[in-house]
Amino acid sequence: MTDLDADLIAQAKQAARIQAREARARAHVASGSAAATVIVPHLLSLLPELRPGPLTIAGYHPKGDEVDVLPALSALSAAGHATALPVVTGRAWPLVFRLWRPGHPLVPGAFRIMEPMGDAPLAQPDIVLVPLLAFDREGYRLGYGGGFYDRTLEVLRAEAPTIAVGIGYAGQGVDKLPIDAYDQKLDWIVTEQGAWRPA
Ligand SMILES: Nc1nc2c(c(=O)[nH]1)N(C=O)[C@@H](CNc1ccc(C(=O)N[C@@H](CCC(=O)O)C(=O)O)cc1)CN2
Ligand SMILES: Nc1ncnc2c1ncn2[C@@H]1O[C@H](COP(=O)(O)OP(=O)(O)OP(=O)(O)O)[C@@H](O)[C@H]1O
Repeated sequence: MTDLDADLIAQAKQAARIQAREARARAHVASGSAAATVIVPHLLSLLPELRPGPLTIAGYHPKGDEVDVLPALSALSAAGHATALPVVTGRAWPLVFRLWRPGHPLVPGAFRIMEPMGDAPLAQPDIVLVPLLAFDREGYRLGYGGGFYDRTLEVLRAEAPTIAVGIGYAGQGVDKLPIDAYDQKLDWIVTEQGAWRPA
């Protein structure tokens, strides 16, 4: 890939982000808090299909128009799984995950997103619930542009099989996103309409 190709992809991603933010905001307003409860059974029924036994599942602490996965983390925790949240350690560094159960204390981290306290044990998630601005038919995702989840999934997948589950509103789906060589694919996508495996 030439520098020019890379520049064109970066521009296309920026344009797609503007559209995607609007689509997500519309979906968020239309859904209210309903999506947060509706995705719980979708996720719970998906897990045994992914991997049997107790798992370590990383979620995220929702911000803005993202689908709230905290009810899902509560249900997963009650079902005997370990749950974790991401921690930003640096601008160009992969995320790390620390064990956290809903109700336990949090502290504000980078981008003012709430994170587990620094003394919470590190976790190696089997499954990562990934926030996104948009997803496409092939399972590619568009994030805020920090590259955090691409770097993180690359590291996790090099160490152990790691399943990435994109979480969003059905309205965040698009036909095809601009993609770079380092973009990590989602294995599953869960929306208020159900769990779905990209082509
Ligand atoms: N809820 C949640 N947690 C997350 C992410 C996420 O997308 N959502 N991340 C995903 O990587 C990581 C943190 N990275 C992030 C990168 C940018 C922004 C963000 O909101 N950017 C704003 C501007 C930042 C600001 O000034 O507040 C933006 O682009 O509008 C958030 C998180 C880990 N935790
Ligand atoms: N595995 C990687 N190694 C090195 N740099 C990477 C890697 N993945 C992404 N990057 C860098 O991160 C930057 C942003 O990537 P991209 O636009 O795909 O972010 P995103 O997936 O939308 O964001 P996020 O994952 O934070 O939600 C790119 O400039 C890219 O160079």
